[in-house]
Amino acid sequence: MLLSSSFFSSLSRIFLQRSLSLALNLLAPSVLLFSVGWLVYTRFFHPLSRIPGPFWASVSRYWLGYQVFTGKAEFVQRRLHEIYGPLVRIAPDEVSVSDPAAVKIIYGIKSGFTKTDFYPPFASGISPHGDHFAQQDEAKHSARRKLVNNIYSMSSVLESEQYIDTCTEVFLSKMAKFAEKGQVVDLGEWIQWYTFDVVGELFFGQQFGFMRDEHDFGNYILSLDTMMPTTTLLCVLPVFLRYFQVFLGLLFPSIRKAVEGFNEIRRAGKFWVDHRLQQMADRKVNRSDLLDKLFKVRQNKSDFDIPEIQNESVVAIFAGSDTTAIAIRSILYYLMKTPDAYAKLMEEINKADSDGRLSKPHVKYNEAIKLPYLVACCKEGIRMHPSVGLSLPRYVPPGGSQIAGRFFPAGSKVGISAPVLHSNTDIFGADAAVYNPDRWIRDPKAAAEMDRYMLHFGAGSRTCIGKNISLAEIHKMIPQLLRSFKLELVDQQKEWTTHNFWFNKQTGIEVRVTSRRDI
Ligand code: HEM
Repeated sequence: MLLSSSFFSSLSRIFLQRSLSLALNLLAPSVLLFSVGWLVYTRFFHPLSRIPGPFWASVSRYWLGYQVFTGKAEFVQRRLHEIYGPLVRIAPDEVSVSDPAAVKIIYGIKSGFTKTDFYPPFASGISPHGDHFAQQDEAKHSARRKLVNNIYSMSSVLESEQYIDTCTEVFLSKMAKFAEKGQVVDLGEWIQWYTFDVVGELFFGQQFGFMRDEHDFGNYILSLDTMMPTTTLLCVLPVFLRYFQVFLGLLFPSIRKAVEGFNEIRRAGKFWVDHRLQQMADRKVNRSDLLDKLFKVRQNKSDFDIPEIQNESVVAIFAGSDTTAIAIRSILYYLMKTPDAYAKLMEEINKADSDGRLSKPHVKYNEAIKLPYLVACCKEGIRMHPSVGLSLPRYVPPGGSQIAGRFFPAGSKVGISAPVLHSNTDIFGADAAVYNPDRWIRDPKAAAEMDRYMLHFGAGSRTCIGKNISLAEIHKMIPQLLRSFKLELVDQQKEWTTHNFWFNKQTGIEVRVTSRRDI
């Protein structure tokens, strides 16, 4: 008995060894053959093979994945365009474009270019109709966006202007406390708490309590910070990896955490809609906010129901806070770094204030946008550091397209990155790399021309739906804050740190705040 069991175990060991060695003998040459074939195809026969770019990018998407992984992709992308010109192959099937004329070709309203397979990992998956951001079908997108477009118009946003003021009041009272104590403030963090509370006020009828309680309410920020790097990586890596997400999750805790982070944001959106349903049942809704307006759309449209409202809420939490916070941080950071511009802006604000052109206690949006230097400083801050830091990729439509002197066959992926376009010297002048708000003031015609190439909110039919919310927030908050406080970087020489995972977040903006009454 003993003999036969050891005999069978050695037999099975030999069989296993032989099978493995046979598999390896077959696999190794197949992999080698495939790799050589792939290399020859991508380098010499692929329709994009003649577009210049780094060698590894031309043969593998993992090159782009690595750039995204570093969180510094925009620096590399800018440098590559300096080396190779307006077209750079950043993956075997994808090209980064920096030719200004391509903005209209790729993102024009009726261009026919569609969002690529980059976007689906961001889909909320709540509504069968998809969501505005990740929807790849232009016709479906257009039909759904028409239902809610009005809600996001500037006039609709300004109906809630007073609720932005409520948040600013809390923000300023907290800054006053820091000023009094002479305490150093992590301005970047406070700005994000502010923008989150504004989303709470505008959408859900109340601040979340980030500023009041001075903490990351519901871990929303932690959830976003956890989900963004891994999700963005998944967006740029080969699509087949998405099918192994569960398996990869077992191997890499960061993937599991990213999924948890995403689920947390989805739960938050659903929670606030359920909360509103309860308030409605209890007849406790006493003001018109964006959520209320979404419920009104539901009354008239049978295919716009709770999942669609939840969808809008999730996107607001996902897209409404980080983006606006990044913009406000940029505007303030560059002002603090450039004392001349800061002083000039203060002159404008002080003059408008003493002339009674700025309401008290709250600056109105329509007053703020009449201050040309303020508007210039906002644009210039956003130009220097757009909130979305990667290309906005699109498929070339049937029939192909001519871009920057080259023909691209249908299905090729092309995209323009705001950080690259915003540093184009043909558009913004020889000093494009330098912060200079005056470029927006010197010549209105030139300014209008530059405006056409600002890609911070995207462009065409897929332009940011929430841009009016952010514009109102930004233009009201900056003069209000600077009218009350003087801001100084604790270390004037120190640069901020940026983390580009689609949202290009900044950290390390430590500031000393002084009440202007005390100056
Ligand atoms: C400064 C603030 C903001 C910036 C810089 C920004 C940036 C962008 C960009 C670049 C796009 C285009 C993406 C693409 O083409 O791939 C976009 C789309 C979008 N944004 Fe924003 N965003 C901001 C604020 C907001 C807010 C406050 C919301 C929601 C409340 C929002 C919701 C959306 C949605 C839903 C889309 C998809 C639009 C569509 O395809 O129809 N964003 N945003």
